Amino acid sequence: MQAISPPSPLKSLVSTRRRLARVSPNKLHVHCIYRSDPVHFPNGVGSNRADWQSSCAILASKVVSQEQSIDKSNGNSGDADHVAAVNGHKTSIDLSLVPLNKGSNDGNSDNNKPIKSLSITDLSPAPMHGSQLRVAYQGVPGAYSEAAAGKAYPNCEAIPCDQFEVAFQAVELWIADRAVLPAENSLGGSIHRNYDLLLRHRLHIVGEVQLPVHHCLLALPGVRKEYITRVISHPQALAQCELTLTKLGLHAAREAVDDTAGAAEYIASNNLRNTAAIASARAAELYGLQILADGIQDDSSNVTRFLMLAREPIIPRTDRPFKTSIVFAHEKGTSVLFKVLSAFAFRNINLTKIESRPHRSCPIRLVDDATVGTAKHFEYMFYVDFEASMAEVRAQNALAEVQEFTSFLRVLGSYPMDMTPWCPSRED
Ligand SMILES: O=C(O)C(=O)C[C@]1(C(=O)O)C=C[C@@H](O)C=C1
Repeated sequence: MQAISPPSPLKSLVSTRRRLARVSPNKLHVHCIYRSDPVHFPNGVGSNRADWQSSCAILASKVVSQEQSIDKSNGNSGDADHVAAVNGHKTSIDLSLVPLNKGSNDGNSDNNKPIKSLSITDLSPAPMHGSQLRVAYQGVPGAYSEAAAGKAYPNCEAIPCDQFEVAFQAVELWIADRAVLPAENSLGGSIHRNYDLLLRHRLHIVGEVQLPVHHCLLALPGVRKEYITRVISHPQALAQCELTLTKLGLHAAREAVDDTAGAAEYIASNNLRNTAAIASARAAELYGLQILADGIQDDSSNVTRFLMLAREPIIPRTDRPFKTSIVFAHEKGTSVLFKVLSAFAFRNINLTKIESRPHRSCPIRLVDDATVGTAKHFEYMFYVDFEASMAEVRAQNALAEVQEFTSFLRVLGSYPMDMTPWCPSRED
């Protein structure tokens, strides 16, 4: 699939981060904050571009002074591959929510473990600028991620970002208070990029939100299905509608763009009469497109799970269902996976997700055998979500045991599970 890029909002700050101190802050390219979604942003009116740009200039100038203190407190460049040795293990220094008591992996000693007293950094603070919570998401207004931001944080100011990484950076640089980013979809699977970015950045998962995703096929007013020669959308949306597109009899090339609503905006701003977008009904309304087909996802219960990310972790609790997300690696690769997972099985802790990604800093392990040659094993990072709170002793002990078997372990977050009533996407 060929990738095209529609006009985009908050631009990549990768190189900007270092340059911010030198470059005029109002050179940041940003879009307006739209708050016109009546469901998730009931306060209604969106700011205009000039207002937003000037407030962003102020924010960016604050970033300049906060930059140095962030760097000092991190003691590094913010690269999460930089790990410190703790207890003989390469473990991220500041991400464990509770101390792990080593040597307690007998499966019977899940009690009376010391628990770190709470400190101010355990709290997820309210925004300090006295305004609404600013929530970064990837895409443009009308994207599902914008709706997820509104579901996670009603009345928030949703800040559109052109790339996932920009949303991470917006939070790290205090341009936003939170980020809401997709992790997985019930049909399309994992959004791998965000798994990789979770490791590379130092944000904490503070919540999850599951959003039913109802896709529509959109085109310019008056365009008929027969005229469509290409369909553009986010790769996940194309995957989620693959069978239905074929059933609709569209003889159209499929092309990937950065987000669903961006695809709709691209068609409208370029007056493309041969192109359709897969996007939300709200995107149709925002960009003046007509809905050619409604509910085109291959399964009506199409749900995307989004992660809520913050600079600080939340205090894990036991009075409601919690989930904990971890990532680990081992020099002996997959051979220890069974042992690691048994730490959860022995304690009746359910796993809700397991994902493996290439181990970027050590992708291949060579095993020489004088008689038969050299085996080349791929190395992985394993991401696991389990149903327990880090405030539970059984979870602490499970992680103590996991740490015995792994060379790297990081707790990405311990956070309330989304327990909202099941509300699948509308039926056609
Ligand atoms: O493009 C959008 O509208 C998005 O919010 C992104 C995204 C994704 O990354 O999975 C979110 C939900 C849907 O699953 C399709 C696309």
